[in-house]
Amino acid sequence: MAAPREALYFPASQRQQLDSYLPSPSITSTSSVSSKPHVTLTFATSLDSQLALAPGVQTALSGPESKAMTHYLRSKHDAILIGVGTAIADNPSLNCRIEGVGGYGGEGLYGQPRPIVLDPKGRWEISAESKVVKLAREGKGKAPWIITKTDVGEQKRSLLESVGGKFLRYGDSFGGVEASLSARMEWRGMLQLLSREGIQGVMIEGGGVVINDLLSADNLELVDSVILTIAPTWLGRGGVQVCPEQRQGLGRSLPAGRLKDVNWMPLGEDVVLCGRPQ
Ligand SMILES: NC(=O)C1=CN([C@@H]2O[C@H](COP(=O)(O)OP(=O)(O)OC[C@H]3O[C@@H](n4cnc5c(N)ncnc54)[C@H](OP(=O)(O)O)[C@@H]3O)[C@@H](O)[C@H]2O)C=CC1
Ligand SMILES: Nc1nc(O)c(N)c(N[C@@H]2O[C@H](COP(=O)(O)O)[C@@H](O)[C@H]2O)n1
Repeated sequence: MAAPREALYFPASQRQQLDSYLPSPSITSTSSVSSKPHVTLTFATSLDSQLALAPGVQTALSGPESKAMTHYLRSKHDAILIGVGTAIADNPSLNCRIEGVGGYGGEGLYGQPRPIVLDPKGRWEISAESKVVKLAREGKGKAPWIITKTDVGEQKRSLLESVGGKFLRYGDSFGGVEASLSARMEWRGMLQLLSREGIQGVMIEGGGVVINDLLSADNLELVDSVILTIAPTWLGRGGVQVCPEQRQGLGRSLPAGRLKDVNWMPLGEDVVLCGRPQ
């Protein structure tokens, strides 16, 4: 099957620099269920550490080379996870468009990740016009899973199920009664839920609330790798900023976190930073 013209290409020499930060192929082929998947946190920021010009505004930061890199990462994970703020703002495709994956020159849905949206209150009005739904119908991406705490209603459920997606109910078993009353979901519980659903590697793309939460003192240990694209642009004040809370220790403020095993990789006009949280 020939790859369509819009397929992206990412060279083998650059792939090698990323592979040690990705879920190991031996993990993805084993049938054992571990307590959590490999978590890769990956996003693009401006020089002033912002994801977008304003909340709810989609902002292209990655150049063509780093965009192809992101699609290579997508091909190496079982799933891509985003918050509902991003689903509403971007109407994203969340598929993989690298040459050779299913729908882009490859067979079936080979290499396509599962899109997962974190939507505790059922705010995302997913419809037949949503890009993820259209791509699933066209055989160019997997249908989404939506993690929720609410009853979503029959209309959304049947639409999602008609393309092979589903709702995953985050329930009392992940945090008890108190957790079930608030919209917040604990990351450890969510990752356990994904692991039980067979997800062994997940890339978490954003947006701001999700990233800052994962970079917080409580959650950083759950992140295995960070792969960050930095674009040579200042977006200016007022955007969606990546800036986690400082840690507190012995009555003073401490840095929020730091990466080890760092690799900097220029890609076109951008630079890609890979590392593991210390
Ligand atoms: N440059 C880049 O790489 C990227 C940029 N973006 C941009 O980011 C922006 C969106 O970011 P933002 O507005 O911060 O929204 P998010 O995508 O981070 O979604 C936030 C919402 O997700 C739900 N959520 C997040 N964490 C949890 C949790 N632990 N438990 C329960 N619910 C949770 C909440 O929904 P609720 O409020 O319903 O409780 C929360 O308000 C957009 O402009 C988008 O374009 C997004 C991804 C990547
Ligand atoms: N890597 C990267 N660079 C940017 O400049 C971005 N704006 C994003 N955004 C993320 O990618 C999703 C859009 O993906 P599709 O092309 O629609 O598949 C968007 O929802 C963000 O998660 N990422």
